Amino acid sequence: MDIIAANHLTKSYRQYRRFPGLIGSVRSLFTRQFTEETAVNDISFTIGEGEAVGYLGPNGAGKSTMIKMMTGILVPTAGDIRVLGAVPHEARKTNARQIGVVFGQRSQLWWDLPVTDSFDLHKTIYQIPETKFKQNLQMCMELLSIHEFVEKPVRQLSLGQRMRVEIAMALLHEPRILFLDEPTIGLDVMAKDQIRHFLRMVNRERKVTILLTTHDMKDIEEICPRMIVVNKGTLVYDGSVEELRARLGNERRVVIDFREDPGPLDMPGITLLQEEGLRKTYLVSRSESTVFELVSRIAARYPVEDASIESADIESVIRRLYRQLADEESIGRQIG
Ligand SMILES: Nc1ncnc2c1ncn2[C@@H]1O[C@H](COP(=O)(O)OP(=O)(O)OP(=O)(O)O)[C@@H](O)[C@H]1O
Repeated sequence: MDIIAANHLTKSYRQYRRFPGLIGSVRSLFTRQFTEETAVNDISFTIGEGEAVGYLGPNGAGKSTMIKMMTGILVPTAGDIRVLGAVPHEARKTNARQIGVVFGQRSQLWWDLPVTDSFDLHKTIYQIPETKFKQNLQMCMELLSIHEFVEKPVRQLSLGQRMRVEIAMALLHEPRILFLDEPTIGLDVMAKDQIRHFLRMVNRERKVTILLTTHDMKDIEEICPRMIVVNKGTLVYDGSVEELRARLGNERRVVIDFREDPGPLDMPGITLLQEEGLRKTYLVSRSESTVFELVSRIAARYPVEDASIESADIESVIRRLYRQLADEESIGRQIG
């Protein structure tokens, strides 16, 4: 069953022009000149119950705008969005009970109160029955290790601690859908791991539908079998990582240990990705030649100690997609 459906969804922001100075501000009041920016442009997709979907795109692609429309904070300019069969901005109260929301940059917690008080307030606001509340709280506290700081006021928590509390709070009323905007941004590796494992469990075992925005490909790898990629407001990809890898020509990563630094390699179809001393990682396009052939050509010309070939990780697949999009745009500009 589809529980989220976007149909030709569009959101434009109007930016009114401001004229400088005092006279200018009076002028601004009367002329009302504006420019329009389309943050979400004619996007359609459906998400079924129990799915976990990553929503990615470069900065300014329109991800937060999309989440805000799904949660009913923003009203679409055109098209249609339905969440649990309802129009989000018309059903904010009823939907709130079935939706959990975590915005990485903004808190839902009570800053001056101890964490436990925020949980209790949430219980009252959402009228969560005592036993259900206790069970859910217990589960979240344990799996997210919240016990250690549950008596502290929220303002004293580290970012990683606060984020774990935000996620726990969003789940106490047992929502069917969980929206997360950048849930792991700015966290250390351990905190990221803990949150990813937890979200994976919530999705796989509790069957909560998850939609998250992220810039971190590991979030996608560990939580989301499906990803939707947007760029400048439009949808550019909807499918699995494997399908995207296949579509982009299946690039490979080649890690080479050199005996001495070879400098830039004079070889077509190979891009330097990473350097750690004499160990260098390259991205190799398979269309240029077979990877083995290429590695042996490198070994014939440069002092190679060892080499290994890996499939392109998701990060390089996405990097390649973004590069392709940027190339298409610059070609479009030249033609236009
Ligand atoms: N309130 C607003 N008024 C005017 N323009 C806005 C507003 N909010 C967002 N925009 C513009 O809409 C576009 C999409 O913004 P949005 O925040 O949805 O992108 P994003 O994909 O979440 O970006 P990021 O990855 O940087 O968080 C941007 O160009 C942004 O400047």
